[in-house]
Amino acid sequence: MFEQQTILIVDDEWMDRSILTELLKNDYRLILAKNGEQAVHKAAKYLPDLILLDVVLPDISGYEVQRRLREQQRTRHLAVAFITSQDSADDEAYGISLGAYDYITKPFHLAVVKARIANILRLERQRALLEKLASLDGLTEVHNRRKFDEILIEEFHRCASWEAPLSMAMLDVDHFKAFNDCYGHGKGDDVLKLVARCMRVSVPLSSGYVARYGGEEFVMLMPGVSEQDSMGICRQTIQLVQDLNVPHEKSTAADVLTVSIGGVTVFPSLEESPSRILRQADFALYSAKKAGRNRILWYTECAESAEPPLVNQLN
Ligand SMILES: Nc1nc2c(ncn2[C@@H]2O[C@H](COP(=O)(O)OP(=O)(O)OP(=O)(O)O)[C@@H](O)[C@H]2O)c(=O)[nH]1
Repeated sequence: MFEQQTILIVDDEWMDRSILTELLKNDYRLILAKNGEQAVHKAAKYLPDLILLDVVLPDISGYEVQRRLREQQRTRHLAVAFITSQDSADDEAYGISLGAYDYITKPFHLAVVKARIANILRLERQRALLEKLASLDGLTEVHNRRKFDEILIEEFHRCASWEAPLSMAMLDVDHFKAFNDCYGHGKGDDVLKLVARCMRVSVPLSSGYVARYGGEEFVMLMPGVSEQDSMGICRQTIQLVQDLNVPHEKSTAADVLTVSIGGVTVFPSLEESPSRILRQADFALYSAKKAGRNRILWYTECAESAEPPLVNQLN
């Protein structure tokens, strides 16, 4: 009924890893790590449903591992239960204050450990489901605006600290009101789902995010992706939408459904807020619409051809 859940066991003691493996291997998919660095790496790679994290590790402590996981957008939500032989109330309180679900002490009482883990994983399944429902757009199943606003702030700051580029593209379906009026709202909904799918195909999960920004407007956020590569992703999106061959007899841009895209690539700074990148992408989209639709304009390109007052406001 449910997919098998995954547990990452992080312990430098061979004996403890073996005990936990024997205890859990029939019910869960298990991944093992022997030190803190491995734990951080495997957590980000496999996104386990639960990390059983030894506090004392040969390189960095379990507490430090937990801190690093919390720092990363990709891993911050992961459920952690500390396992340790440090069983003072202060240790336990500290572990829980770092956001851990539980604090399991050694030596293990196997039945208790198993019951606690089952409990955590049940809660984790419910939490993940709620989080998914709260962050997705109900129609297209890409991120919703609320989630996108959170991601944008995080990725903006992350790119600023790494001195990496951040590319953003806004996409709008061409003459969508006319499409709705001509083919009906239900067909319009179908088209929005298809357009979202084209974006999800073009923006691989590893290189960015797709969100519905409102109505028939979407946004693609591509942290660490250069201007050239992000424009390539946008070109693929435009092509995929056109290849759907959805008739749109009321469009002035083509006889099939098309989209316009406006984008920008910036190197964020820590002093700035992300509002500029939103304004610039929006301006590029507006310029793409004005230039005839069914095209991509990148902020630098369109700024060169725009009227000076508007360019000055945005620079
Ligand atoms: N079917 C459907 N239509 C929607 C949804 N959300 C917004 N719309 C419609 O999207 C249309 C947007 O129209 P406009 O903003 O005028 O833009 P447009 O007709 O696409 O024109 P251009 O953007 O200039 O090409 C409106 O008619 C909205 O009713 C939705 O969830 N489903």
